[in-house]
Amino acid sequence: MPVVSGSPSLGHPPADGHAQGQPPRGWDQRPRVCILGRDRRLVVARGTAALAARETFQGVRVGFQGKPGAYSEIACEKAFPGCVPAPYRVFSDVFKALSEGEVDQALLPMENSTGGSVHDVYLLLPKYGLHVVGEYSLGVEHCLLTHPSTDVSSIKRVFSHWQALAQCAQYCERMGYQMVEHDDTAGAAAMISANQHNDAAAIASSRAAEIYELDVKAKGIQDKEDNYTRFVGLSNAPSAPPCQDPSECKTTIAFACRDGAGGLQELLSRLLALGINLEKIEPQAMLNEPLIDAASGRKFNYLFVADFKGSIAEPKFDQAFELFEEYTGYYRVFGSYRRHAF
Ligand SMILES: O=C(O)C(=O)C[C@]1(C(=O)O)C=C[C@@H](O)C=C1
Repeated sequence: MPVVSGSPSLGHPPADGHAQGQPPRGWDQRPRVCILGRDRRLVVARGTAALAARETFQGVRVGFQGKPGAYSEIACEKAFPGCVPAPYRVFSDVFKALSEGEVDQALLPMENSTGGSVHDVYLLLPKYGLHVVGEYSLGVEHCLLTHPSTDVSSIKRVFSHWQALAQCAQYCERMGYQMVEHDDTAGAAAMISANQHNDAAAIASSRAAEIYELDVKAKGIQDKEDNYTRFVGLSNAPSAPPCQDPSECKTTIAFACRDGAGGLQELLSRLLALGINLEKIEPQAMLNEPLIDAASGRKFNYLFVADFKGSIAEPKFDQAFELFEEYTGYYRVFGSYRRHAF
């Protein structure tokens, strides 16, 4: 029995082909994965086999966003030792590559302890029928990189991924540098290397400095010494929900509450009463269907992507899914998985 979402009533009539039981347009339209009740064992067995076959990750192709030397590539190598990291220019290319089987897994940044959420990834996650199979936190130390011919006193502009710029914003302000956004940190380093801009630097990893033969003019320039990026591993197949040490696990669920006052608060407090703690919740506007109730004046409709402590292998999650049936018009479980830190 699939995890159906109950009535799709999101507070508006099911017009324009918005059929019962289907998620809103633009999101993953495939049926929800069977991970509940009678079918749970089936998926656990399949997931376990898939994991066992991948003990070393030798030759496993892992998609990431950025050029070689990006932090995402460094995280790939730590998370999946022996893997073959596969670079893609933008996040949506990574999602597409994984869903079309061009790569076996993907690793994507969800948030940074200094710079906050990576919203683009949160927006893409519900649109694809992929599964979260692990969490990996990487300590990130940013460097100021220039062409070897550049004198540090002539730097006026710094290029980097917006997340890296956000993590070094106070440093850049102190130094009087203009911040310029680039696709990724290593891409900024490659651009500085190719163009020999003598008034510019890149904020990137020391590995990027080696690859693109740049000078490291300063190290550890991020505003907080302890600076971590949390990545998630994505796969086409669900992995077995971990049963040992569920307190070390996390479960990610996207959902849209049924219309009605207090629905979100009630759902969360009833989950808490079951002993299921919310760790993070990320709202996103349903861009296709923002207007839901002209009469009440409610104009915004949200999808929430939430991380809960624990694993769906725990019996209390059976009751939790009854609550999701009751309170939401749509929900999808992305997976229960372990946390790893480097
Ligand atoms: O540009 C890179 O190097 C990336 O891997 C992307 C990214 C991010 O999107 O958060 C990853 C880690 C760092 O926090 C900075 C940038």
